[in-house]
Amino acid sequence: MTTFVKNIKLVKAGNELELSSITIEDGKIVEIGGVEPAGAEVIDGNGHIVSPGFVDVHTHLREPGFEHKETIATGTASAAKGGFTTICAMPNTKPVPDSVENMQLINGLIEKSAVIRVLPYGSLTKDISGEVKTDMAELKANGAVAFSDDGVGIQLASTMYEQMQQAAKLDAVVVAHCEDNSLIYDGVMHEGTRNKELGLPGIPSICESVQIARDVLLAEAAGARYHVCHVSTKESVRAVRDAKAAGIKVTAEVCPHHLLLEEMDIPSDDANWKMNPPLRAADDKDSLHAALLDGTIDCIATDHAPHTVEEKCCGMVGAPFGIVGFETAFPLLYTQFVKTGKWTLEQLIDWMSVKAAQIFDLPYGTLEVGASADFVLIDLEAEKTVDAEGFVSKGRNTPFNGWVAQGWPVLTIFEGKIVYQEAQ
Ligand SMILES: NC(=O)N[C@@H](CC(=O)O)C(=O)O
Ligand SMILES: [Zn+2]
Repeated sequence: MTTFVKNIKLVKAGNELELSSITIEDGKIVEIGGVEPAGAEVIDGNGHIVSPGFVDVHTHLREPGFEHKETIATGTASAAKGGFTTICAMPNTKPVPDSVENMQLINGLIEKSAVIRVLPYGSLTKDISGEVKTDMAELKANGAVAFSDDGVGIQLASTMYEQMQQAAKLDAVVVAHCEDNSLIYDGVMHEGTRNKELGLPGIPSICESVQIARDVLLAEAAGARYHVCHVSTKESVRAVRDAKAAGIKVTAEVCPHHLLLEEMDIPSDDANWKMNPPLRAADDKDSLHAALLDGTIDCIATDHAPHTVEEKCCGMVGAPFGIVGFETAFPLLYTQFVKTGKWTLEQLIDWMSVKAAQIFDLPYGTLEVGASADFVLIDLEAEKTVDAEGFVSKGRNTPFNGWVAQGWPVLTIFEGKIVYQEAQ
């Protein structure tokens, strides 16, 4: 079975585009820029750009255990609509992937329902409770892409250190949600200016940064590869930058919302603006931008975190942390930062695909002969308004409802098959 995708534009250095085509056979790219093979099924790309399918290393699919928020079917369909073809699923499910049995259960659910590639994390501790360490070797042998207790920080340095030692032996990456529980102070948003105006308890920046500072030293001592989730503060950026300069094997991600928004944008006590880590100050946001551009931060990850309308209905206190991200990530970043000339199109695509894949040595996120045929066609001209009611995700929890953006995925191909196509 041969498919020929014609009339598409490759993104070259900077913002340069080159008219091209992709030939697919048995789910793999066999030629780029060739002529139409006889008897091929033809897809007309209508002159849209083609990007490698996006790779998201931080996502919450909620199944098993929280199917009222999202399922593997709805979450992966939402991701496909956003142009993602490979996503890593965080372990805060019920059960947690902390044993061979649970890992296999989750693998079976992915096999049954996912429309794109889902790579599950194994947890660092049993039930992500920070107490009993998991056997990382057996989780890795059963498909764990890397290890994390995302949703909570690992409080004890010894637990983190010992799991980093295991990870170093396995050449696995430890992926950390950095949050010191003694510094949360029941906060629901950033401890700064806006929380005082709204009369809401704040989470200080040190809640995140002190744990990153601890962990990079532990990673150095253990010789482990260490990846920091959703970096949000300027002090965190400094800790990662200094660690990289010292030769420590650290990588980091930033979320679209921390690049697009800051505490002063929060309009009211509305839980669609509540996420962890919270929206920080303007100078924090500026430091995240600088860190992406100088390579301190390696990639962009959505932290897609769906919750129900009921859970998010009634103010910040009491609502769970988290916002959805798959369906808005590319258009918002493209519109706000590429169209304005701050970033090139090539940079944005790299941060959302190959740079993310490289953290875990994944052979995805590039358009190359021999690679899995995972790519997305994007209409850079189409302008649409973000409408949470129209999301494929079960989640409606976004602060971006009503934003106008350009650059919408129109066709997503995974392993040579169409997994999302814009309604005509
Ligand atoms: N980011 C969030 O605000 N929430 C995430 C957990 C997490 O990624 O830390 C969730 O699972 O809801
Ligand atoms: Zn987290």
